[in-house]
Amino acid sequence: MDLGITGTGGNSDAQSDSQISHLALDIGGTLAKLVYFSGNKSSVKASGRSRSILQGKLHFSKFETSKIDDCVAFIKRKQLGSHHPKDLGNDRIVVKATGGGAFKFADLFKEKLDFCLDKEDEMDCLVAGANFLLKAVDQEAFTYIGGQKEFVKINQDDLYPFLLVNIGSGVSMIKVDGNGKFERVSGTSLGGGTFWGLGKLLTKCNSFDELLELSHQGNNRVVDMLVGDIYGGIDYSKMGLSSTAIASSFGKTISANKVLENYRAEDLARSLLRMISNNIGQIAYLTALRFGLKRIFFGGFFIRGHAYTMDTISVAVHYWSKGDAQAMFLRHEGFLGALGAFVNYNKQGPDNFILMQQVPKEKPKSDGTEPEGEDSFLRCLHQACWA
Ligand SMILES: Nc1ncnc2c1ncn2[C@@H]1O[C@H](COP(=O)(O)OP(=O)(O)O)[C@@H](O)[C@H]1O
Ligand SMILES: CC(C)(COP(=O)(O)O)[C@@H](O)C(=O)NCCC(=O)O
Repeated sequence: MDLGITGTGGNSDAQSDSQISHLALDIGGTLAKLVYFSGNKSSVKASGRSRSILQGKLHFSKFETSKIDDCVAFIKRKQLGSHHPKDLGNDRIVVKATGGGAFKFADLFKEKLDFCLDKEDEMDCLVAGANFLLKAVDQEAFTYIGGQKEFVKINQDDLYPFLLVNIGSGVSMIKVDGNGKFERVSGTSLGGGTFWGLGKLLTKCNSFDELLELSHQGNNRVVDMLVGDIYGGIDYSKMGLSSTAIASSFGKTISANKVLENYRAEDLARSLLRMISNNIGQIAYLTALRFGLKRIFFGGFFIRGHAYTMDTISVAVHYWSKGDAQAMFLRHEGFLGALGAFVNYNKQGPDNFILMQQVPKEKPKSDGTEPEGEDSFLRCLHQACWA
């Protein structure tokens, strides 16, 4: 992600650049996400007063949590966090980290990198990350309906409340009422881990992206039992159920005289993706209904900017809400927690980070999906600390 940058404005006079890098981590059940800043710190004089300015790039990278050693090697190679303050008690580099892995791997980071992980609550970070993106990054949220991506203009005065649905390994649903004001109101264990895990078992594919690619080419009707299969090809019109509606996900696999090997991996992947996405869309809508929320933002790496996933979720929300609620997606979907941990450095006083004045430039890929999240970046500017 490459977002343009605007200047500091006014008659300013920059002095003494020094290299700086900062890092925050979100280590989840499946993926470890890194957000790191690299750039220069300089002192600027404007109108007789001086201030510190950070200018550079905010990078986004991810690693499989099961390969955490790769993540550690990456941090070491890039010398990330080397400019962080040290813990006074043990002289270790303090790095903000969230997700279960901040607990699970605390000792590993201590031993291999001499890091002291400063643990931030996962939900707190998801909310901080989403709030930050919705406020600071233009063209962050979008709807995806009928193959059409449309960016949503966020009205800062009318942003809350909303439902944040984070689809990671599992799914968390959070009612957000403002900055730091939220409640985790629901969740489901049928999430991204379920799709990836069952998909791997059923199709024997080797990567998540391969599973998505398979689903792209599949036909779920071979696997799912449709209303028409039950009603002899006609709609169940009295209940408003069309013959093509899925009556039972994977329901056809019980009646056919077939074993797993007789099914195409593509069809199984498609059916699985629809089952998981539909289910999350429906639970999200029901949760939104419970709290009278109209806007639902979806994040988490399960979405992966994948057209069919977003379309299925959007249709589910639209269908169940009868058009009353709207599904929206975030471009930095998988990095909400890591970004939230990163912006939480801001709580710590003058040497802090605020990202601002960003102008998007990047175009989505021709098939409408987002480019790889790996090593994408935002250009950013931070102005702080009047001296
Ligand atoms: N490269 C990938 N490897 C594994 N899972 C991926 C990948 N890309 C997307 N996913 C999906 O994203 C999910 C993890 O999302 P994420 O938001 O990182 O959650 P967590 O914090 O639990 O790791 C996986 O369960 C899978 O559905
Ligand atoms: C436990 C978790 C918050 C961990 O977050 P994750 O690593 O999946 O992003 C999440 O998996 C979850 O909300 N699971 C659903 C638990 C439930 O509400 O039943």
